[in-house]
Amino acid sequence: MPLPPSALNRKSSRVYSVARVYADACEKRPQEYWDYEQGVTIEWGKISNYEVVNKIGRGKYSEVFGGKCVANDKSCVIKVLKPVKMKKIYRELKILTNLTGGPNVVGLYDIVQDKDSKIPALIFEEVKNVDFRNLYPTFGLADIQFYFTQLLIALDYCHSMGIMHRDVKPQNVMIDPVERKLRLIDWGLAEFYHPGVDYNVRVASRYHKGPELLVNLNQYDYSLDLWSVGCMLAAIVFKKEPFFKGSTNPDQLVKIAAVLGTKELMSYLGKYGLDLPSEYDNIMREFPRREWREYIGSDNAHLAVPAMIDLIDNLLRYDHQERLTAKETMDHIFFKTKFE
Ligand SMILES: Nc1ncnc2c1ncn2[C@@H]1O[C@H](COP(=O)(O)OP(=O)(O)OP(=O)(O)O)[C@@H](O)[C@H]1O
Repeated sequence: MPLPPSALNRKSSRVYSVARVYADACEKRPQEYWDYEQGVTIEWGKISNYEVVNKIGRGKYSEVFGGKCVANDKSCVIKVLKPVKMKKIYRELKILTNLTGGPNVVGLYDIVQDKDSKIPALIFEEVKNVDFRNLYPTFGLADIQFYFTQLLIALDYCHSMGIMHRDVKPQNVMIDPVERKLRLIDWGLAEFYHPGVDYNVRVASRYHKGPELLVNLNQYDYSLDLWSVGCMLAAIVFKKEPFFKGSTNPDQLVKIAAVLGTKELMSYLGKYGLDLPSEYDNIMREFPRREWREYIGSDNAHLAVPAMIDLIDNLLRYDHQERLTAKETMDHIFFKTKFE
C-alpha cells in the first residue's frame, strides 16, 4: 500500500533557493526512504545483549556510555536517548539506518528499548577518540588533508543520500589517530532534503551555524554543512578555536560580519529577497571585509599556505550557493598538493 502524501516534502509557495547538487536525492527514492512520520519500522534488538561499562558523554539529547556486546565481548557505545518528541527519535533512527555502512559514517549495530521506560538506546561502533582540543593543535598540513578528506567523504555520501547533517562540529567528528580512523557521529539534528521546502533554522551549534540560519533563510540545503567545515578549518589553520565565537545567536552573525563584511551580508540577503531580521537593529555595524592574510602570524604561517587560504575563502561564503560542495572541496588544489 502506498503511503499517504506527506508534509515533509511540501514546497513553499515561494521557492527561492534549491541545492546545486543532489536536489532530487530523496524525490527519486521511494517515500518509505525519507518519510519518518509514516514509514518507520524498527527491528528492536535485545537490551540484554549489551552491558554498560562507563559513562563517556552527556549531550543535550542523550546520555552516552561505553559498553560491551555480551555475545562477542566487543566494545560499543550506548546512546540512551532522552525523552523528546517521537518524531525526532524516528528521524534519527531512519537517517542512521539509511546511512549506516556508508564511508566514515558511525556504524549503527543495534537499536534496543528499555522495557519499562520504552526509551530507545542506540548501539554504535566505538571510536577511540582523542579530544580535538588536544589533537587539532598537533596537525600539520598532511594531517589536515587526510582527516578533512575523510570528513568530506562522509558528507558527500550523506548528501548524495539526500541527508544534511546540520550539526557538523569538532565534537561530532570522532578521530582515532592511532588507527587514522574518522567517523561522523550524532545524526540527531540531521534531516532529509527536499527542494523548495522551508526548514527550521534552529539547528547546528552556535559557533558552527551558517549565516543562512542566523538570517532566517529557511530554504537552505547541504551547503550548510560546508560552512561548518570552513569554520573547523579556519579554527585549525588560524589557531583560533572557535574561529567565530559569538556570545549569542545574533552576536554570532555580528562576529561573521566583522570578518566577511556587512555590505556583503546585505547583498547576500538581497539576492534571496530577504531583509536583515529586526533583532539586529541595535547590534549590527558597518564592518569592512577583512583580508585572510590579517589572520596569519608567526604561529600559524606554516598552515596558512595560499592553497589553504583559497580553500577557506571558498567555504566561508555568506551565499550558500557559492560555497564549494563536498565533492568540489575534495577536488580543490589544496587536496591535490603533496605535503610532507
Ligand atoms: N561512537 C562513538 N565513539 C566514541 N565516542 C562517542 C561515540 N558516540 C558518541 N560519543 C561521545 O558522546 C558524546 C555525545 O554523543 P552525541 O553527540 O551523539 O549525543 P547528543 O546527545 O546528540 O549530543 P549533543 O547534545 O552534543 O548534540 C560525543 O560528543 C562523544 O564524546
